[in-house]
Amino acid sequence: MATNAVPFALPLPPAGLVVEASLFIDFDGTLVELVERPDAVCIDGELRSLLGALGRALPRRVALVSGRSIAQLDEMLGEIDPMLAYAGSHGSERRWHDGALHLPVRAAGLDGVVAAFDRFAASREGVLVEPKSYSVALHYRLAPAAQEDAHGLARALASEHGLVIQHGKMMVELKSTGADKGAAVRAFAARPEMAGRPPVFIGDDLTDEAGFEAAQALGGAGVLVGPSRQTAARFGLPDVTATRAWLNEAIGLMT
Ligand SMILES: O=P(O)(O)OC[C@H]1O[C@H](O[C@H]2O[C@H](CO)[C@@H](O)[C@H](O)[C@H]2O)[C@H](O)[C@@H](O)[C@@H]1O
Repeated sequence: MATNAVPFALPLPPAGLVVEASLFIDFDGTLVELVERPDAVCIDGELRSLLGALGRALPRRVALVSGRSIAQLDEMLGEIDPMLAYAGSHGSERRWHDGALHLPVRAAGLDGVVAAFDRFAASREGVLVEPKSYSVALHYRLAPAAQEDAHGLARALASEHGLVIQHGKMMVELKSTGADKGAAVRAFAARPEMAGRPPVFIGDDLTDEAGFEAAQALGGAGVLVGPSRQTAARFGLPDVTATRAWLNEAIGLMT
């Protein structure tokens, strides 16, 4: 799949793109604004209503695909009716609409990484460690000067423990497997309810590029949220507010 090598303004996606689609939506930076700490994200009633309305308009054709764990998404979002499919930990773990789970093996080395990241964070004010089901993230949004050392530590630990590096916005993460969001798109898109529906993947971060590529390889489209950058996505939306408005407009076409 061709990548837009030079940053430029991507065209806005038509709202009709979603009508016949299966829909894959990233979480942080796409549905909710980025904030200084991972635990400070604001989940509002409007978001829950939007997700419920999407689930009704596109029955069994909506999945949240996040770098967060499914457990974190459950804790933050609570019950969404109708239930959506979730892929967590960058596509490593998946839960279909009926609750059926796909869980990978958790790498034993992650515990050593949590300890090493904790030691690093203790010596750098503002650096935060976020342990997750199948990965551990090291955040430096509040301590940007720590970026280089954080990346160096992550590279050393990845090599020591046989883990995979996942870069993100103001953070670096080590994960158990090489699974990515593209794998989640392919697995969900093979389900009868989604099969034959062009996948539309909406996301903002580097981890979403694999989702854009998988969606487009299956005849769908990627939608990048935020400033233009080198990306595989064909369409762009400027921010979270515009993304929610676009999704609401799409729901209006279907109800
Ligand atoms: O795939 P996503 O759902 O977008 O998750 C990607 C990562 O999002 C979170 O980190 C990002 O958001 C934080 C809260 O706004 C922000 O403080 C941080 O700088 C961002 O990188 C989340 O904490 C990670 O676990 C996800 O992997």
